[in-house]
Amino acid sequence: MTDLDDDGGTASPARAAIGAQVQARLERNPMVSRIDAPDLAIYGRQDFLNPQECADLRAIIDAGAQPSTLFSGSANADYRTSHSCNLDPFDPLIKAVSDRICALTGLPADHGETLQGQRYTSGQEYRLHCDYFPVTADYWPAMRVTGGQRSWTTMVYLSPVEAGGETHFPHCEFMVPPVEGMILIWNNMTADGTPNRFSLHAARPVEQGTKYVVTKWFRERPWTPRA
Ligand SMILES: O=C(O)CCC(=O)C(=O)O
Ligand SMILES: [Fe+2]
Repeated sequence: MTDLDDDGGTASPARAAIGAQVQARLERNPMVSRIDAPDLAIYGRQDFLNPQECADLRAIIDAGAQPSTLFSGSANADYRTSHSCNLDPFDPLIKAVSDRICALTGLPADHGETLQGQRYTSGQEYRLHCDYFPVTADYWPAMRVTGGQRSWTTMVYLSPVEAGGETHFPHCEFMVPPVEGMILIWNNMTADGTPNRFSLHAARPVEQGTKYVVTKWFRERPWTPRA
């Protein structure tokens, strides 16, 4: 079977290997903690970015933010009410952050999508979703040939939030409150490389304050956005 025979919705030795390699690397790192969730590989590391880096990234996001979009189009306009922007990979700070994420996870830079910045003001949210692609979606064939499934998600909180704005994993029964500078890393696949329904998550509405994050999603193969 070649990579492209895999439809993205089943077990996959290639995706299983990506999961195991990253997991082993994170577990060797004394700065990284695993969140206690039996059905999801999810890790956190405090102080991944320093306060100055967080402030600089917030300013870049403020300068570029546009209403967020969804892969599924604009039909669910209420679904993701934040503002977001793709961050310039040639900007020295953006490149440094991306490189640091790759060094932490061991994931190859060319599997990483463009770092995306996101800002949520009071009342804004990103409702329940999975970061992996549903193979029944009309956009899946295009995703399949441009890097395939999303394996790991990495996300850094760039601000504290006075109330609300937690990242909620309802099937795992926990939520993560934003802590400035902290990175959250999870595998969207199970140990055998099948999309993991326990990775379902939401950004809960911000109640007070402004939440900023940067997110980088990694594909199972090199990401070739224009292929
Ligand atoms: O902002 C968050 O807490 C989650 C964001 C998210 O799920 C995403 O960007 O895919
Ligand atoms: Fe997400």
